[in-house]
Amino acid sequence: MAPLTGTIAVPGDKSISHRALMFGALAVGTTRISGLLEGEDVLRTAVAMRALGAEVTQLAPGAWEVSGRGVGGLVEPADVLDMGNSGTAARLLCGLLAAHPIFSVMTGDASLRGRPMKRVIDPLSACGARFASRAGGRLPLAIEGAAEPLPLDYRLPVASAQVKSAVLLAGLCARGTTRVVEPEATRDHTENMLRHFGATVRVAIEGHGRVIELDGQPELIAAPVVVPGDPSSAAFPLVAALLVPGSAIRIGGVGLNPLRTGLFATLLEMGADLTFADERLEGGERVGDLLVRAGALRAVDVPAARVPSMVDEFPILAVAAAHAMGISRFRGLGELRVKESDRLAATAALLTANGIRVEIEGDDMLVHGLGGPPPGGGRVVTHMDHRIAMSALVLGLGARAPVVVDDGAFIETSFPGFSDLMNGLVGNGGGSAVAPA
Ligand SMILES: O=C(O)C1=C[C@@H](OP(=O)(O)O)[C@@H](O)[C@H](O)C1
Ligand SMILES: C=C(OP(=O)(O)O)C(=O)O
Repeated sequence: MAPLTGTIAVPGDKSISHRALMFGALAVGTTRISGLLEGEDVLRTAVAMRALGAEVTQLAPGAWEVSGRGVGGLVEPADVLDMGNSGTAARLLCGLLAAHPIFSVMTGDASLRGRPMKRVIDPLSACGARFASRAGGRLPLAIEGAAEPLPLDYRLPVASAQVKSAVLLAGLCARGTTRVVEPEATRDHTENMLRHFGATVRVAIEGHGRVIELDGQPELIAAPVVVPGDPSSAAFPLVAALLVPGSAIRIGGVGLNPLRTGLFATLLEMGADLTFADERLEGGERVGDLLVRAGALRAVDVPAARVPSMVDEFPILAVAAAHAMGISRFRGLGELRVKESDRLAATAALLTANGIRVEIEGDDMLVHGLGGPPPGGGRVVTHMDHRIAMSALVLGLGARAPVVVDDGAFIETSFPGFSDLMNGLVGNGGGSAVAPA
């Protein structure tokens, strides 16, 4: 177990990257994007926006340009739109396609074809679009968009930024005010970027949640987008450095939007040596550097209300909890069952295969922390899920015996260069860290 040392930057934020391409395609003029995540999920969105008539060009690594068609100006795609592994790309795009008078068919890989789309089909049908899908609202999906979409007034039944964003994107093309009520606040990158491109958005806090109103048919004007480092990607080197004794790393330029930082708050409650430096605003989003040092962790109880602010971080939090002293409980994780894999089951299997006791009680997960390194030595089935693969590899870094994953290929969806970056941190002190299959 060689310590991790050095300073790194993680790839651009996946949520913001998808949105930057989509808003660029809807704006009048040319949008310059810097720091775009060039992971497979986002590249699928780039290809889809081209198929819908926008000009999307890579100028240099991370530097992209989108010449948009104006709100309501997307054209009918000539072929099926394949959104690969990406739930965000698929669901946000449904919002756009439903509100243009065009016919389209969308599909994805085996993981995405298994994920529920009814959550966007239901509200978007009310704007006048027609959908035909496989049983249970699964992809492939055929969409006949509305010629004159109606503005929606929708209360989200699940806390989902993807559903909220799909409704708001459809609302761009509708005459009148679109209203979304979310019982729990979820990431607000869509609202921020709508404003950044010139739309009028009103947000009122209501209990734990928010009421969002968007005035329809605005003229969106191209605006530069600076994409911060993805906090959900930073989570992996961060937890690795906390767990491997002697580690001390700095992760520069990480997005610190308060609706994304639940993991950082949780790790601090566990006693993590994590501090923030050089906090600043970049392109309307809070950004800062993370300073991380290894140290002992204690168990934690994560309330359900915190889930939306760290919904993708539970597999890697479970790895941290495996090292912590005591039994951790994570509450209200039902949504994890419909991610790239059933992440409740996959996370439990990942820990169990490596000698850590886990219990699932309803929608809660309990991790029996060992107060030190777990045995490891397991072979982890990743189920086409990048976050399960990276969590397993980080577990292996801090375990007594190496961990093997069946398939590392899906890491490319969100974190290109993951192995090189992790091996570089270990290589600073000699040695090698992760080698996905
Ligand atoms: O809006 C987004 O960019 C995302 C929202 C979340 O999904 P849900 O909306 O399904 O919670 C998250 O899991 C996903 O990685 C990205
Ligand atoms: C859930 C995720 O992404 P998506 O829903 O876009 O596939 C994720 O990246 O963890």
